[in-house]
Amino acid sequence: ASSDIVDYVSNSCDKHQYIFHLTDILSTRQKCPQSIAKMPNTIYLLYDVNPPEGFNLRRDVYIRLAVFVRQLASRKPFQNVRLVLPPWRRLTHWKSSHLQQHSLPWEHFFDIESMRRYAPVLDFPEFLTEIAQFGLQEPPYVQVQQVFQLMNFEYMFEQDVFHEKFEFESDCRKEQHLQGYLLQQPMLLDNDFVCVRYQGSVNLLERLLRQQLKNSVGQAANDVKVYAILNAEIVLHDQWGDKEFWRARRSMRFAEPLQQIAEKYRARVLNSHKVDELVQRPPMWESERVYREAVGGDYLAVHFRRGDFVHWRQRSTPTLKSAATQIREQLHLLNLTTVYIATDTTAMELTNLKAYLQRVRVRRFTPESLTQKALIKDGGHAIVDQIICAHARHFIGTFESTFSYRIYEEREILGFPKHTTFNTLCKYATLEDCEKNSVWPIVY
Ligand SMILES: C[C@@H]1O[C@H](OP(=O)(O)OP(=O)(O)OC[C@H]2O[C@@H](n3cnc4c(=O)[nH]c(N)nc43)[C@H](O)[C@@H]2O)[C@@H](O)[C@H](O)[C@@H]1O
Repeated sequence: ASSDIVDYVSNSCDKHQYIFHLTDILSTRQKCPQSIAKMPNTIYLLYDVNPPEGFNLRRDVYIRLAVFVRQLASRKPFQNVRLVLPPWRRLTHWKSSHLQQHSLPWEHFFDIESMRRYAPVLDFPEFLTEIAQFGLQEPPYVQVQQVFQLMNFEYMFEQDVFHEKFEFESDCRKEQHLQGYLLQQPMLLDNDFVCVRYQGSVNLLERLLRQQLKNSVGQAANDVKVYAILNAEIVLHDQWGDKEFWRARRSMRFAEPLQQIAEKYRARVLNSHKVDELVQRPPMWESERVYREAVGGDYLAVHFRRGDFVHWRQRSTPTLKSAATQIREQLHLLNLTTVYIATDTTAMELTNLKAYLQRVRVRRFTPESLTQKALIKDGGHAIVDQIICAHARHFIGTFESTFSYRIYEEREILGFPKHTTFNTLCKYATLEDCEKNSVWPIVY
């Protein structure tokens, strides 16, 4: 089992060092290390999201929980609550089957220290290290005292009114819900599994947790508690797009190595340099202020979502020719000659798209070596695409793609004028008035 744990960290730290460290911790588990002595009543809140959901919706679910946990931590008895980031499974859209894309920690993609300055979060390997210090009953296994399997209500409205509520479901069999990833983690032992029908904002979770704590009065008050919430996407934002949302969102900076790869690419291929882009990028997100003067690099960026959208979203997904016409028109308006295309399309489609864009410089990021590809993986590649799009003079996204939404948000943080950001590819190049993505400007 300890080799399972090591799997989690094999990408981020030296295996042998880690085994040594873990053995050390386990052998001294009767003592109470300084680091946890001040942590009575620690509650670890694990969570997971519906398996088919993509990367960028998962980022949004994180924000719902981060805002909640930050506020919860200011109220008794939750001062020592920790939100544990679920290890990344191989997502449906991560198609490079030769890459190891299981059990990736969040630090692979995000700057955890930056996120932690907003809310008390722990990456999964950090959680395993920290909880081991409490003295596990069955090391290296971790007892999850209660698993809450969230489910939607069958009917959302009662007499046309939407009420916030939760109810325990009696017809609940754990075997039906095992496709989730979190519970497949070999070191997590789950005790009690309950299904909860849930509708409402994330704040309703506080009632659920308080009820749970009341029911566990038999345990010592300062016992460490581990709870897991499955299908956490069912909880809604308390307030989408308010100041707290944006604080959590701004704290979610990408991992530095991915930022550097994107920066080098912009300089080398797009001749775009930090100093000329005039984007807002203080070392810490806390120093960001209202700003709309970003200029960006001398290129148009387009997120052209294909993949499953070609079949399931025919109504809004343009053909290659239509997309090319819109790109041409926009380049003409901006007096630019370079377009950066982020896309999940096939090589064949890309060649066809380029054929419609003769005399336009079409650029697209590909990892410079197999080593870099293996290092950043499909998720990192997508993030590099997002960073490059975020720094362009002008951006056009895909209708109803969360991948594009996250680029909009990034550009809002960097300080671009709104009209350069909230643009959407239309199905038909001739249709001025097509359905557009909503505009959600940043607030401070
Ligand atoms: C309708 C829903 O849309 C959701 O997609 P949508 O919101 O675009 O956005 P995501 O949920 O992120 O899923 C799309 C995934 O496809 C890859 N991908 C898409 N566009 C690009 C790109 O420009 N560059 C790179 N490198 N990768 C890309 C990437 O792995 C990304 O996370 C889907 O996750 C759901 O399964 C469902 O289909």
